[in-house]
Amino acid sequence: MQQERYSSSDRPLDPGSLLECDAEGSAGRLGCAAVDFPVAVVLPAGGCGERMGLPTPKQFCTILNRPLISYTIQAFERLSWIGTVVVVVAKENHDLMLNIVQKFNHTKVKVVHGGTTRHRSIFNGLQAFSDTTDPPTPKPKVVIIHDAVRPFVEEDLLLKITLAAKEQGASGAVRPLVSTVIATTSEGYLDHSLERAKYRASEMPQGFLYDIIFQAYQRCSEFDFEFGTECLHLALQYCGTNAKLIEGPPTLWKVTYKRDLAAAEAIIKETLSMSACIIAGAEAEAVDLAKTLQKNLNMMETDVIPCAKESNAEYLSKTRNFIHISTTGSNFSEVLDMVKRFENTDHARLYPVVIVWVQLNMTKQSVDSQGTDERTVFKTLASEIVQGNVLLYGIQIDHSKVPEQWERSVERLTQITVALIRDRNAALTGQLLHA
Ligand SMILES: Nc1ccn([C@@H]2O[C@H](COP(=O)(O)OP(=O)(O)OP(=O)(O)O)[C@@H](O)[C@H]2O)c(=O)n1
Ligand SMILES: O=C(CO)[C@H](O)[C@H](O)COP(=O)(O)O
Repeated sequence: MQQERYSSSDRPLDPGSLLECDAEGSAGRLGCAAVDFPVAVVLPAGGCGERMGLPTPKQFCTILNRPLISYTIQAFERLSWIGTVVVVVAKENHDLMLNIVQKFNHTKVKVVHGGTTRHRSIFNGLQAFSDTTDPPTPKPKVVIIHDAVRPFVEEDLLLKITLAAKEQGASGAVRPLVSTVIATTSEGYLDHSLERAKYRASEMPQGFLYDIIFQAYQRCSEFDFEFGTECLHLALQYCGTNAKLIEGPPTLWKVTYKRDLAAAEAIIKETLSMSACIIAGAEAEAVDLAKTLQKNLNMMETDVIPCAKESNAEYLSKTRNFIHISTTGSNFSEVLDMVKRFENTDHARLYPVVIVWVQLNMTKQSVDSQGTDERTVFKTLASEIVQGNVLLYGIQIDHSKVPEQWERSVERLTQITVALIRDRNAALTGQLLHA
């Protein structure tokens, strides 16, 4: 079932699950009902990302103005049935992590210091529940361990992992192997190869009864701490607990190389581009254009609303893409109001909001010869609000009575709009394009 959901694409199917505080969504309601015991999370983030080859450890690399680790934290924090999220970082990154927690308003995070290997970092994270800090962090029944550099983890999988961990003591996500695993001789020759279909790649998240994994770490050897890579193995070897394995989606992969950052950015952008809200005003031509655009943007789930007032708050909070159509002569104040609303509601804190201001020119004059004042206001506003993560672009379109000409313009308008929404390019804000 899990495979079917993801087979056609490498991005999460439901944008809400990636983007929103979804505690009231369907899986959210299910989660609250099914998980009636304390669950906490340990996110090891104490590595230096050698394979990435960048001076900044990969968990702190930014995607759309936000460090990767913040996406991972948010994937857990948005779920009401999850309690404390312990983030384990190297000592020298402690302040950086606290700044991230503050800037992105993470509310469930406790930061602790890591060790020289992933296993040591995880053990430090687990100890956070038994230390005597003030206020104390209550020991959970189940603890989920998840790499900080795997930002796309969905609630349905977390639920399965958590419930299986409660029943079996340990559980982990697996994926089919992409390549065959072989053993080599010390001289660099093939020793033997494994039958690919029989093996799985062990991924994250993994879930454990807290007492089991804590005990396993207390009992494991220095060799395990230094060279081990598998928490499920520790639970088996030191506590005799066989983990239940659950097939996860391809989006679970671990950001490891530079190309993975580009892939993560593409997934986030694609997911953000799945919906839009068109604000059309009351003029017949603007409403007609809005409806045509809605039809043309068939990849996106779009709502058309008359204005961005309080009564439409529900539509405005559903998406981070807005297409505001105004006819020449109508002023810019609604766009300004919308920007203020986003500031007040903090709508752009986690993801950049795109506003495409479509100026529908109903006069015979070319738009270029009109209102430099309005254009200056537009450009100034765009350069101010980009700091607050709101990206404002403008597209001018001349209304034409010649059907072919009008169709061509609307087609161009659609293409430019889609490109602006997909790219979310801060360098292009304040540009007035012509469809
Ligand atoms: N001493 C360590 C080493 C790794 N990790 C964390 O464990 C996760 C998975 O490890 P990996 O992908 O190997 O990260 P790095 O060790 O940073 O990468 P590399 O192996 O390329 O150096 C990462 O979130 C990483 O920050 C950790 O908490 N403490
Ligand atoms: O593979 C894993 C599970 O078994 C872990 O997710 C982990 O990423 C391994 O880390 P490393 O690459 O540092 O060994």
